[in-house]
Amino acid sequence: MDLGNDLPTNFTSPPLLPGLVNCVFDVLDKLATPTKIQALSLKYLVEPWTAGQENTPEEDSMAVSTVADRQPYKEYLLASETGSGKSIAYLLPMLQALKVSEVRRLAENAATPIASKRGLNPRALVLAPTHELARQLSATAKALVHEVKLRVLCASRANLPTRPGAEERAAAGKGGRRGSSAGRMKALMSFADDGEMGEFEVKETGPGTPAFPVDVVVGTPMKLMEMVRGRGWDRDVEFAGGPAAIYEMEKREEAKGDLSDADSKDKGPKRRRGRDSIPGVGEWRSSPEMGLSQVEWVIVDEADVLFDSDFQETTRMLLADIAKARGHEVPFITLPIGLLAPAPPKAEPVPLSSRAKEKAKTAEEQETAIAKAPGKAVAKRGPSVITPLNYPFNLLLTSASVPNWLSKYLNAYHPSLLRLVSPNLHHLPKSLKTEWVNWSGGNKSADIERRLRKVWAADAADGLGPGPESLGDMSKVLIFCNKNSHVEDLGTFLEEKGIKNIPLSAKSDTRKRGNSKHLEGFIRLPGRQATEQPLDDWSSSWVADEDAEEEEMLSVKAKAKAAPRALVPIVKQNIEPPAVKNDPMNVPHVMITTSFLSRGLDFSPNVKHVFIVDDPRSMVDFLHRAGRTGRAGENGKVVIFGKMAGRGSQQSQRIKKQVKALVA
Ligand SMILES: Nc1ncnc2c1ncn2[C@@H]1O[C@H](COP(=O)(O)OP(=O)(O)OP(=O)(O)O)[C@@H](O)[C@H]1O
Repeated sequence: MDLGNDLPTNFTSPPLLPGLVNCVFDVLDKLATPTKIQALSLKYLVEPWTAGQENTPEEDSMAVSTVADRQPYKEYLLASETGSGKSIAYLLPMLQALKVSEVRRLAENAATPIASKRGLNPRALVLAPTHELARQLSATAKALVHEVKLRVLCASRANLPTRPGAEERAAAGKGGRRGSSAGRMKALMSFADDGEMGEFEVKETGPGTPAFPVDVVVGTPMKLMEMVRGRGWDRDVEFAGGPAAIYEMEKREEAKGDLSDADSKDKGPKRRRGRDSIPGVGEWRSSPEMGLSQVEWVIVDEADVLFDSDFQETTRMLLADIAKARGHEVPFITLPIGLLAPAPPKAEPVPLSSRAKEKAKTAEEQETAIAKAPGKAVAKRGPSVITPLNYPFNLLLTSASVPNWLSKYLNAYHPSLLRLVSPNLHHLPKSLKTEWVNWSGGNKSADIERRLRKVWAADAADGLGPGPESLGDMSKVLIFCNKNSHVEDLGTFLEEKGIKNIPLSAKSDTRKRGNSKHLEGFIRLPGRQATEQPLDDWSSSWVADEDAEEEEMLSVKAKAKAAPRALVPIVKQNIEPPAVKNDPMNVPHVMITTSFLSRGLDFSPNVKHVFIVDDPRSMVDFLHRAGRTGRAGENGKVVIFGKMAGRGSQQSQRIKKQVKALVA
């Protein structure tokens, strides 16, 4: 069946609620039209709203059924190239369905407002692999709900201590749960007191304190699991094997060395260091902070990452927990070997030619390989008969890459899943150009510096730059390396040459979990004036939109600090004169990083160049790195450094051919 016929060419109401359409135009542009993946979503995913539905919910309430007797929930895959607008493509149907169902349920139970009943029991979860992406997605969702008044929360590791303080441990007692003995803990959100965007914060409150209502929670699977089961839940898993298991785990992590992006993603179970790994101390657990019984929608963004060998256990455990909380238990199963993602590459990048060999391996060989692989102590065979997983909620997976193993997994466990795929999937966006820099084999950093200066020379020729007559901003450049050590070395080299830069590896001290300031100036913020807006303002727009009832629930301290409505949006004055701001020698115009920033993040249109200076580990890795520019139809260029001639050039030649095949 061709799903691509007669697709909508505009965002209109209906099928979308008028408030959603208005916000789409605010976020994008009044003239914006749906991208291909958004058109598919509008046609097949959006539960149409009909005029009057919002105003006369009583009529609709007649048709409402309970969770138990609803039609089976839907399962979808949205797959399209990088920068093609997947976030809005999945947020719109989800937000619309939440609003419509809220209106219907309100009518059903008009006496009790749904918000006060719900507490911290969201109706939708959005999962993302990094806290940076979670923040950006929640900011986009917040920008879409100003008029329909849904509540979106970003839950990141941010404001919570990573280890309990002495008092908490004493209160908890050995192996105890803090909640029971240290008084009742209720979860409240503090939106303004940390200047960040809706961070989750646990506060001690008296009995009867109203819980804050929330519709959508966005976060990493690990953070959400901590909120659901209580922080420290994964230590049961770690300690099940005793000290020997901890020792083995430490060794495995060390073996990954600095090539690994191990700390970049909030996956779990996590290795605990120092005192935290001492049995006894490590038994500390906090109380659960979030219920799952109301969850109607789960979005798995970057699905091939969240189902890969690092994340899949936590992701699937969370899905199983939601099912259980909703009264339809779906067992957490061991996956058969053929449906597991291959283990990530180890010490050195795997030459691309070996991928073919890898593919040719029989299932038997793969099993042996996995059994021997570090990090996989036991290779278990899954059930021989596969029973589809019918989760009692709508499940929407999305990605710009759908590898074979994921496709097989979905065929086996989600046979009724509707796949909405853009024709350009697994290709570079059409607006993205490629360029090859022939690395001489000498000082690569010097080659990179030369190419950077060429970028700005071209800008200057176009009238862009720091001068008073400037027609616009200088380009920003995102550089991808494979190793954290290379990130640091290149950063130092460029700094010495007078080029300001931000070296950001997964383990950088500057990568704060509590905010996204380390990305300031490089990522795009939702809204028309977004690129000019400082990051701090992400939260303020949301504070402004809370109902009076919700404001009541902010602590006195938070309220005192909250911006009065009249002042929002807060636009901070940029104290740097334009000449300085625009000068790559004064303000960083270069960010150097590894693949951990290659997933999902929507970089500013000022990032017109991505430099890939080390051989990409795979073509999937390449697609995601390159796709940080040339987004939403903007022009972009990916510059690939490789040894193109002479000895040792075979690898780069091979990559060049493979990249050519990705050009649409
Ligand atoms: N219909 C549209 N018209 C113009 N711009 C759009 C449209 N839809 C989305 N955009 C913009 O395109 C950019 C990329 O969107 P988004 O981040 O959702 O892409 P994506 O497909 O999820 O990319 P990735 O695979 O890298 O995660 C955003 O800045 C977004 O505001």
